[in-house]
Amino acid sequence: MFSIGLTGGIGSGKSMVADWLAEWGAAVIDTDRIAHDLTAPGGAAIEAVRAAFGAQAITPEGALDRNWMRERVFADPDARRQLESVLHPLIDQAVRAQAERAQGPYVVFVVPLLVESGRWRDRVDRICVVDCDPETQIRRVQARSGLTRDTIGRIMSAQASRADRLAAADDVIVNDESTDPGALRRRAFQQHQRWCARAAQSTDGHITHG
Ligand SMILES: CC(C)(COP(=O)(O)OP(=O)(O)OC[C@H]1O[C@@H](n2cnc3c(N)ncnc32)[C@H](O)[C@@H]1O)[C@@H](O)C(=O)NCCC(=O)NCCS
Ligand SMILES: Nc1ncnc2c1ncn2[C@@H]1O[C@H](COP(=O)(O)OP(=O)(O)OP(=O)(O)O)[C@@H](O)[C@H]1O
Repeated sequence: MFSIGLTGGIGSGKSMVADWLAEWGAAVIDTDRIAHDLTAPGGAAIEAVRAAFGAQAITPEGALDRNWMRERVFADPDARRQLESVLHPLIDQAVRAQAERAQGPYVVFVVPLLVESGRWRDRVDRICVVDCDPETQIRRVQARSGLTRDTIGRIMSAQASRADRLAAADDVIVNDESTDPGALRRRAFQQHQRWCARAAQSTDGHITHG
């Protein structure tokens, strides 16, 4: 199945774009959503997180304590790598299971750390970056979550730079300071139409890359 890897920094607008692509019929597999399900009460990663980080990492309801973990992992790269080594294999397993069931003109994998991981280039036909300037990312995340500028800055430091992401992109959807939601939706729809056309061509055996 023709496949897109959709990425972008924190607050860039990936989820907005992915929700529209799903509305227009694409199969969407969202690694952030999978990570949340794995770490919800009773989630498949809870016991492994408890074993790695201790009881303080788990809330009384049995979920990952996201505030505690966010403060810990974005202040300490070793702790972040430890959390990733627990979660990423489980995320990968869930992604593969969902991909087997995916239906639609094409499949979109929403992966915040796509460029950082290096493992996606060979797994998708196109890499699409939702591109946003860092100041606007910070403003949007603050408005959405109330996280401090410092915390958002630390999360962004753990991610690829804007330039590295753009260098890896086959397609770019601009969602910068001057982009309103209507403009973003129109750009996403144009991309959707191009991908539908490419998906149809690749099914006919013509192209998959380029
Ligand atoms: C640290 C955690 C508990 C903080 O939870 P929180 O609810 O604040 O954030 P959420 O999970 O909704 O992620 C929001 C955004 O943070 C960024 N982010 C998350 N994890 C990471 C990471 N390991 N490195 C860099 N950025 C990250 C991404 O842009 C992501 O879209 C959580 O992000 C987590 O479990 N991270 C590890 C899993 C992971 O790597 N997820 C991202 C890719 S699948
Ligand atoms: N062009 C825009 N105009 C106004 N608000 C926007 C725009 N794009 C995104 N937003 C808002 O910014 C926030 C971040 O967008 P979204 O959640 O889609 O980003 P994301 O890349 O999925 O973020 P994360 O990596 O944190 O999951 C949301 O509250 C969203 O409604």
